[in-house]
Amino acid sequence: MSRPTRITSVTVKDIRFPTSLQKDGSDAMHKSPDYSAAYVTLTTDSDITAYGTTFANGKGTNIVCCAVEVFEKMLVGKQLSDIFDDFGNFWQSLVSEDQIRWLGPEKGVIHLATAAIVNALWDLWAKMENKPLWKLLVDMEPEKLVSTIDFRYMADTLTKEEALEILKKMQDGKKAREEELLAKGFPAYTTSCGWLGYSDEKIKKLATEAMAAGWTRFKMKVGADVKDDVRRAKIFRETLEEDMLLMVDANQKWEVQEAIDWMKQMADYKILWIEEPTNPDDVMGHAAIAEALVPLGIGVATGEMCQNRVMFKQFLKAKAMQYCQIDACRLGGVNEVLAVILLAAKYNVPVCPHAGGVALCELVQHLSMFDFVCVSGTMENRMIEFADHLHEHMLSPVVLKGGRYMAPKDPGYVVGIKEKALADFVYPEGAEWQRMFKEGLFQQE
Ligand SMILES: C[C@H](O)[C@@H](O)[C@@H](O)[C@H](O)C(=O)O
Ligand SMILES: [Mg+2]
Repeated sequence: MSRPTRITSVTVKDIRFPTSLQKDGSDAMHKSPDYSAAYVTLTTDSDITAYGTTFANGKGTNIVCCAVEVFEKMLVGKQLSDIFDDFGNFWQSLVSEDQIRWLGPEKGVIHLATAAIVNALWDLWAKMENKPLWKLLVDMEPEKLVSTIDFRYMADTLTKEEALEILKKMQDGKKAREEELLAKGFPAYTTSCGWLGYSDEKIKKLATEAMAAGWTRFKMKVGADVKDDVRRAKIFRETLEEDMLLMVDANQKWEVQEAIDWMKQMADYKILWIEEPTNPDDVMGHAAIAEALVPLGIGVATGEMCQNRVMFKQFLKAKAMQYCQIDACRLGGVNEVLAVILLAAKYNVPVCPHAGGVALCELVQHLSMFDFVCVSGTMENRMIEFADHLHEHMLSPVVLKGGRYMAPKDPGYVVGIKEKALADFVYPEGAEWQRMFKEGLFQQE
């Protein structure tokens, strides 16, 4: 395979899956999500093609695709050495472009689009080095790793020098941890038994099957009705074995006091964390909830809608998150995720990535694996979310054994989707969408 020197094209597709039909992915705020991807393809002057996605739902995806298009001119014709020799600065130039940054900066739709592009660039880099992304990161010298990070707005919290120190300290024992990872994989929890729109029978059946497949950690959705939540938690607890973990996720449904009162009513069911109890920007609100729930042994988890490293900085400093849920597509790609992983290490908060969406599992596994080998040095208290949907469409789907992610082997930060799935689910012309419009299952927008 010849080595690429520049990017020759950037294209983006709106790929949507009809997950709302079965209420897969449903929660208190997103009652019928259609899991979707703004799917970016980068071609190069070699035979290497790279892919990147960001996660969205239904018609929101189209808007993200438009945002991706505005970056096209900044990438096509670009020498790859200009990107990868100084990735931190290139990342900064993407998020700082004069006419575009007004849309963010570094948040919302424009940051989701940044993520799709930046993820594709890391896929390209890892493919050029013929390594899965986690291994590319693990083998990178600490100086090179920190050079990919934009440290702006972090000087009061984590300097480049401190980041280097964390990485250098962890060089010891790296080899042994990599071997452990390859042998045992990384712990995971499943969300797929407890979506809000699932019936009690379905929850029981799925949890029983999941336990038989080796799962020991579970998450269920809450927030619509407290009596329902208590009943569902009871079903989980009656189904699970004594020491198995149960987490709950409210997807931002509550006021601060409401969150505290609601969780008090659920405390009997040994809940490890309450995820996104209130508005994702409410740092002080999360801190108040976290403090009030300490006596109940319930931590606060958040991050899937934490828009950038600056917000994570505040949550961590304010003790407003006990579990740091990085999202591979909400943050501006790997460069910014690295900053947050290092920040979390400084504050000694475990990183447990968010992956309830399409292609998120395929992405975040690499990030936790890097975190284990090079930053935190431990798997304790750490787990990667798993949502069991749509993996059949991926070119290189995640591999799970006994409730653990096995280290991916294919080169890249792989989110490629199979040709057939692209043809079926591209919106609105895909064959499956045309069929569903005809059958009246959906109306074309
Ligand atoms: C709409 C989505 O399925 C969300 O409910 C999902 O990402 C969730 O918050 C999660 O933590 O997996
Ligand atoms: Mg969540």
